[in-house]
Amino acid sequence: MVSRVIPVDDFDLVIFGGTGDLARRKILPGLYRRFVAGQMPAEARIIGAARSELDDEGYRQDVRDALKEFLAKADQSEEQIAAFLSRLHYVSIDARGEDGWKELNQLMRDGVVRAFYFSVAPALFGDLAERLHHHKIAGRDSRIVVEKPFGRDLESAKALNATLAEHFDETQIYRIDHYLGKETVQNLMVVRFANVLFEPLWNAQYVDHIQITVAETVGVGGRGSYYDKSGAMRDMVQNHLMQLLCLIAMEPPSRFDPDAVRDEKLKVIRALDPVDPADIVRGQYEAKGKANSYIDDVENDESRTESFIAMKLHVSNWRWAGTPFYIRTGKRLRARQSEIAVVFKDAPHSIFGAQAGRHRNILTIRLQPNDGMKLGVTIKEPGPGGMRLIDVPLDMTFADALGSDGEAVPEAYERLIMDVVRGNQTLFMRGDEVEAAWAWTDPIINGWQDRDDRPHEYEPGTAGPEEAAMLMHRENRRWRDIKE
Ligand SMILES: NC(=O)C1=CN([C@@H]2O[C@H](COP(=O)(O)OP(=O)(O)OC[C@H]3O[C@@H](n4cnc5c(N)ncnc54)[C@H](OP(=O)(O)O)[C@@H]3O)[C@@H](O)[C@H]2O)C=CC1
Ligand SMILES: O=C1O[C@H](COP(=O)(O)O)[C@@H](O)[C@H](O)[C@H]1O
Repeated sequence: MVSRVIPVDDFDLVIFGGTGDLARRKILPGLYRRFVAGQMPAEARIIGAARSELDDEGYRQDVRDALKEFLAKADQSEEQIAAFLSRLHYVSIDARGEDGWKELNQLMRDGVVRAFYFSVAPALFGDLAERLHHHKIAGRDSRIVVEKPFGRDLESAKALNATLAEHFDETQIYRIDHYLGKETVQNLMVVRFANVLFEPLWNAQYVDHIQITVAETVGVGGRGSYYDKSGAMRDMVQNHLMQLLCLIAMEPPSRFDPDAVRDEKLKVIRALDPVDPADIVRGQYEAKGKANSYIDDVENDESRTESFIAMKLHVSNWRWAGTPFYIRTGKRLRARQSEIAVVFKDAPHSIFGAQAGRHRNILTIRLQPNDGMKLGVTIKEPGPGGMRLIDVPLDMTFADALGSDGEAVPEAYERLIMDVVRGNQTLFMRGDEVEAAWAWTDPIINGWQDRDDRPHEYEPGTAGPEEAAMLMHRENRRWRDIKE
């Protein structure tokens, strides 16, 4: 099935930090794929900006290298790459200096969408906003795209919101959470609100508990110094897992429109209870007797930062009262596996007697890999052996179901950047949402810092520390397997 590509309006996109890791690995390959898909208008331009002294040709060469390195071989076409590179320009600018802004201003066209991607360290966001305004490059109809982390606590997030608000209206600010751009994350809303089947059961009366797992096999890579100051709570829970939780738990918005959706997500965050320390397990990977323990990766023997966290949460509202949400995420785990499992309650009465055993429906929504859904259904075991029950899966991957024959589904960054050009903020976080998430996160982090808690060790290639399994076992529940 070939999906329809609707070209966006003509645009000039400036990528501050256009030579950095994120631009080279995600943003530029994503833009190239949209170009090849025919979504970029014929005149649209991309302008890289950073301190390095490069001219257009030098930048194009750098981006060519990045495309070769980060695009799948099947996506690489010399002809298309050359055509894409011809859209690229470069201006040397120091976010904290005054040089280069005039050149940038001269490059920008009137009458097209102007978008500015802040793919630089967060400490520079304010400088960029200030200078774009001062040099009259960004006006009331421009858009800025702000990368994570958006602050490291409530105070810094509020300060950042206030700085951006000095020069930009909320409708111009696109705070990226790339999980919202993932196809299956968007599908979550469609599955819930476009099918009559699930929503009547989507509450504490029928749902025993919900599990959200984002397991990674990678370690902290070259980002050790950033990660050691953040940990899994700030790096993943405050943003990505919180967004998944919101989409699973929220009430139906009246429309699929930015504020209607974000209002409902905000209500979920505000309904989260403070978390009991006994319901939190933090872990740090420790490769016994081998190199590449967490402390080697971050070069900090004293580190108490978590590379794994599991928690039990409660959303205190009528829909979810009494239904626990278990979330976990970690690095260097057994497999890359992100999924949400809605575990339904047992049937209220079994007509098949105790020997039929315990059976539950579980709806699993897989984010990655093999995006799809699985519904566990209980049936009779075939054969003459009496009424014996077994659980079987109704399993589908979205690719198979859609007959997409390997047709590339746009990656998160591709989709989100095109939404910026279209001016659609539905899949971006609003300022109050981010602040509410930090307001919930801060006391949890302060709590373990005040108690001087140490994370539990776990062996790379496992499902995390044993204590995380206990979090479930003590309540007669178990995590779903993280499978290789
Ligand atoms: N890399 C990743 O996987 C992810 C990154 N992010 C976020 O994206 C942002 C960028 O990260 P990343 O690409 O990894 O960082 P890098 O350190 O790889 O790149 C930083 C970029 O900013 C430029 N830069 C640095 N200082 C200045 C300055 N004073 N004025 C203008 N440009 C400057 C650098 O070029 P030059 O030195 O030439 O000026 C470079 O292009 C950060 O906010 C990060 O948190 C978010 C999620 C994932
Ligand atoms: O934002 C981040 O996300 C990645 C995981 O993203 P995914 O799309 O590969 O699931 C994580 O590795 C990184 O630490 C974090 O900053």
